[in-house]
Amino acid sequence: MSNDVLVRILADTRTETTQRKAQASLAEMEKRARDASPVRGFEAALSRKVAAGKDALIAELKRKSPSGGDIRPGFDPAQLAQAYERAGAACLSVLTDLPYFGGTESDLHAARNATSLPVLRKDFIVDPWQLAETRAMGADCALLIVAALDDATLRELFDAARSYGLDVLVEAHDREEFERGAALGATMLGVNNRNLRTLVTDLATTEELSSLLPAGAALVAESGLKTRADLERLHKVGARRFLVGESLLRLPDLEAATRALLGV
Ligand SMILES: O=P(O)(O)OC[C@@H](O)[C@@H](O)c1c[nH]c2ccccc12
Repeated sequence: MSNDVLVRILADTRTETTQRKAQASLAEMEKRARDASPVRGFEAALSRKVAAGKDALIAELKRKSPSGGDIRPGFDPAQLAQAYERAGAACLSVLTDLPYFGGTESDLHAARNATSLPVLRKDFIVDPWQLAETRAMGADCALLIVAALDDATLRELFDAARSYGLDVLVEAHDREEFERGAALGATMLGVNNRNLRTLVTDLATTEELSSLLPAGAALVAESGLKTRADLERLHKVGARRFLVGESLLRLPDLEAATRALLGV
């Protein structure tokens, strides 16, 4: 087996998606997507925070990760989502990948139903069927990881996501990926400070790529953010939108930790 974590996750995701596709046709999934609870406006919620002069936090719910192992004892997605909302998070991100992150669709439902926040489904999307599924499960935004996709597939998935009414966070880790995301016309470009191949994080990644942001697009700094000082460091390169999970989830008082991170 390959040591490359992303390659392994993608291979497993393909196998698993093939199995799920056998249970519901695309037409059936699209019907469920049409019947789902209306989208809450993920990108707009972030922009409202920024327009009000605040940091826009996408607060993440994940049970475990390949880099961090089990993250929080007694993980209760509804309770944690409410703590994030009370502390002023703009949006939520919920892992739904089971083998590597311990997530499920029911975690997403629990978090979304317990709050009024828009939700990103954090998973590994390789097939347009998964985007109908993403909307059908009630999510407001999908993640597309540039490193996982060739240009034609990236385009196909981006267009499919938007056709279902989803906002899209397009994630890059290096210059080439960021430029491919920008060329797509993505309006939310994420910089993952964690290299998904080695799992090492470095905030300098956001600093380096920030200068490539096209006019009119929003930058989202992702992963490895731990302190108020980390966010302030990235303010200097214009980042005001932040995706944070592990460092908050490891602290017993999640609400206080989130307020401290946001400086409120
Ligand atoms: O827990 P952290 O280090 O705060 O990171 C959150 C989020 O950025 C991270 O979970 C993530 C970013 N992109 C991903 C892609 C797949 C899985 C996970 C991720």
